[in-house]
Amino acid sequence: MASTSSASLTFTTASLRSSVRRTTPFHCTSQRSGSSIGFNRLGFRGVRFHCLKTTTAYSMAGTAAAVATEKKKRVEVFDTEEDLAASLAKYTADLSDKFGKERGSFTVVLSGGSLIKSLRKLVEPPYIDSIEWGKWHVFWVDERVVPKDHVDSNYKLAYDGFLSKVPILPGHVYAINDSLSAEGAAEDYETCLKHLVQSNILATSSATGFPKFDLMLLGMGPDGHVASLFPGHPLCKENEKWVTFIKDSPKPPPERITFTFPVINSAAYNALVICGAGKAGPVQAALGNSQNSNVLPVQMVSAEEEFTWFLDKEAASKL
Ligand SMILES: O=C1O[C@H](COP(=O)(O)O)[C@@H](O)[C@H](O)[C@H]1O
Repeated sequence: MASTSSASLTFTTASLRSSVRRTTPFHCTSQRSGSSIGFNRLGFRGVRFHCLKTTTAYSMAGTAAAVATEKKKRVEVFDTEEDLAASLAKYTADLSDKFGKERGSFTVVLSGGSLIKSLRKLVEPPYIDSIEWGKWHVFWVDERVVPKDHVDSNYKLAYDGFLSKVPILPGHVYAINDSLSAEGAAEDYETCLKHLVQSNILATSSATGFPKFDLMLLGMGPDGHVASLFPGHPLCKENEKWVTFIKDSPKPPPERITFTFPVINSAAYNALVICGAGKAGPVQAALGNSQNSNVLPVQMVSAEEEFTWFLDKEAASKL
């Protein structure tokens, strides 16, 4: 997968914590090839930290995160959000091509929030013309229980900033039923996903039995929440439902539906897109040296094939 990177670095999980802090040349060993690789750190622009995992990795005792087998973890840090957006567009287009060829469809899950702005380069050349938009099926990892034309709606945010500008088929855009209660909307969305599994549009993880989306494009809040899974909330431990609801979200609006961790972590590819100094703390907790024993939701994310962190240098400033 191409990127704007001028250096490609390979780390084990253990070496990542110390290595991202270094500014002088250093060495690490590729777990896959067994070969020793020397390199210089070239500054933040496009520097990539590849973190290969060959065994089941995150063992969050008592949480749903323990089910996933993550093969590869990468951390990419960009000088600017503009560079990040360019790399994210290429990454998404490459996966669209891969899954379009392999499966004939591409199941993409969106977040709300700042993520949508970072997708802006997908609606520009070359991607607007080269992506096979007809193969896209679009979902939401979480949604606020408000009308679809409400300013708080994640659907509206994505429609205005992205979906209205690309030729995705309207029948391939899976918004929540906004006439239902939070409970009803979560149940309805889960039923919709089950039908899509039956019709083979949506794959199933042979490892977990949960639906396996091709790509999830995730954001993170300054408190370390992902989707509508908030720090310390019991929903972080939900391990049976595919989609659940919350009525006491600490971030307004209070009523939302959200994918659960077993579904998030069963995705083939997860991309976590994080910008800004206000989010450096949770990034440090997840990737750096942090003494905090409370596990944040962002620390519970994994993926079946590859989990990539897209960070700007402000978000990475505490690493
Ligand atoms: O409420 C939400 O917040 C998170 C993070 O949003 P951001 O604006 O800080 O990037 C978002 O990922 C989620 O989808 C949304 O519902």
